[in-house]
Amino acid sequence: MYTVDVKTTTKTYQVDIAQHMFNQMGKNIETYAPATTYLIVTDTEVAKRYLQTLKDTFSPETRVLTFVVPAGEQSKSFAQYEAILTYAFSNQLDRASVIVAFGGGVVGDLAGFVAGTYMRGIRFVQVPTTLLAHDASVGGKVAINLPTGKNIVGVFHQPEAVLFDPGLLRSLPDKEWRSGFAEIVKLGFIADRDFYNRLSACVTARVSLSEAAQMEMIASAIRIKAAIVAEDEREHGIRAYLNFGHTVGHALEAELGYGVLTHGEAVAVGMRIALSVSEELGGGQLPIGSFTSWFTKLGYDLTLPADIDVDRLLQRMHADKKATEGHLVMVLLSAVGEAYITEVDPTVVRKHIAAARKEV
Ligand SMILES: NC(=O)c1ccc[n+]([C@@H]2O[C@H](COP(=O)([O-])OP(=O)(O)OC[C@H]3O[C@@H](n4cnc5c(N)ncnc54)[C@H](O)[C@@H]3O)[C@@H](O)[C@H]2O)c1
Ligand SMILES: O=C(O)C(=O)C[C@@H](O)[C@H](O)[C@H](O)COP(=O)(O)O
Ligand SMILES: [Zn+2]
Repeated sequence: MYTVDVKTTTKTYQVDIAQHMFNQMGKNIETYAPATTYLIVTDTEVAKRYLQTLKDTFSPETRVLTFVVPAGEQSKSFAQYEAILTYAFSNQLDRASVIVAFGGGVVGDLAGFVAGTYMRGIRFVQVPTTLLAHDASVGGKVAINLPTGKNIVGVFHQPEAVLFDPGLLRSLPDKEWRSGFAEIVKLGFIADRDFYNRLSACVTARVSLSEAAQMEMIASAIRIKAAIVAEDEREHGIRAYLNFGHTVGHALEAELGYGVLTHGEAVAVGMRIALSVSEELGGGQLPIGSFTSWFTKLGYDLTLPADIDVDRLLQRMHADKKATEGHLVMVLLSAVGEAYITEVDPTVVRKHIAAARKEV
C-alpha cells in the first residue's frame, strides 16, 4: 500500500493506493467522508462490472444512491451535469451528503464539478478506475466541456480522499491503458528525468509491468503531481507544466470530436509536437527519436490525420486557457525533467503541426 498526502491551501487529503481495497471500499469512503447519504456517480462500463459490489460494501444503514452516465468523453456535458444536479435535488441530497466519483477521468471531472457547485459545494471522494485517473483524481481540477472547448466550465474543488485500487485496472482495455500511460510519461518529461528514463527503459509493453511495478509507477506519478499541486493549487505558475502536450492535445480532441481520440492519445501527439517545438526554440537535445519509436512500439499513433485543418487547430490552440490576449502559449522543455511556459510564434508551431500530419 502507498499513501501520498496532498497538501493544498484549501484542503489536505490522502491518496491511498492499495490492492484489494475495493473489497471494503464503501466502508473506507464512510471513514474518510462520514455522511448518511452518498450519491455514487459512475458510467455504464464501470457500473456493469463493479457498481453492485461497491454498493454492497457500505454499511447497511447508509443511504446509497446511484447515477449512471453513458461511458465516454461526451458525458462531460451540460446535459449530464444538469441531470445529476436534478437527480441530487429531487432525492434530497443536502450539504452533509457526499458524492462518490467512481470511474475514470470523465466521471471524476463531471461528478467533481457537480460536487463543487451543488448547493455551492459539497464534499466528494474520488474512486478512480482507470490508469489515467492517477492524474485526473488528484489536484481538484473538475470540469465539463463546451462542444468547442475542453474543460471550459469548471472549478477547483479538492476531494476528501482518493481511494485507488489498481486491481480494478485489470479490466481496462489496452487503448485506455495507453491513454493513462501517456500522462504518466508526461510527469517524467516535466519534472523527473530519472522517472522518465526508468519508464522508457522498463515499459516495453503493458505486460512488461507486474502489478507491483504498476502500482509503484502510479504512486511515483501521483507523488510528482501532488508536489506540483501543493506548490501551486490554482495554476498561477508551475501547475501549468502539467499541461505539457495539452495545447495541441485539447485542440485535437475538440477538433476531431470528443471521444475520437482518448485524452491521453491526444496528449501523446501533443507531447511529440511540443518536443519538436522545444528543440527548435533552443531546448538542446531532447529524446524525440527514441520517444517516438518507443511510443509507436507501444501502439500509439503520434501523427495527425492527413486532412486535419491546421488553421482551425491553431485557432483552437489560441483559445486555450493558458493563452492571454490572443497569444499562443505552450509548455515546452529545456531538457527532460525541466519544463517552462512561454509564448510561442504560431509560424513555428504551424510548421511542426504540418510535419506531424500523416503522409498520404
Ligand atoms: N481533472 C484533471 O486533473 C484531469 C487530468 C487528466 C485528465 N482529465 C480528464 O479525464 C478524462 C479522461 O479520463 P479517462 O481516460 O479515465 O477516461 P474515461 O473516464 O472515459 O474512461 C475510459 C473508458 O474506460 C472505461 N473504464 C473505466 N474504468 C474501467 C475499468 N476499470 N475497466 C474497464 N473499463 C473501464 C470507461 O467506461 C470509459 O469507457 C478527460 O476528460 C480528461 O480531460 C482530467
Ligand atoms: O491538473 C492539472 O493541472 C493538469 O493540467 C492535468 C491535465 O492532465 C488535465 O488534462 C487537466 O484537466 C487539464 O487542465 P486544463 O486546465 O488545461 O483544462
Ligand atoms: Zn491531461
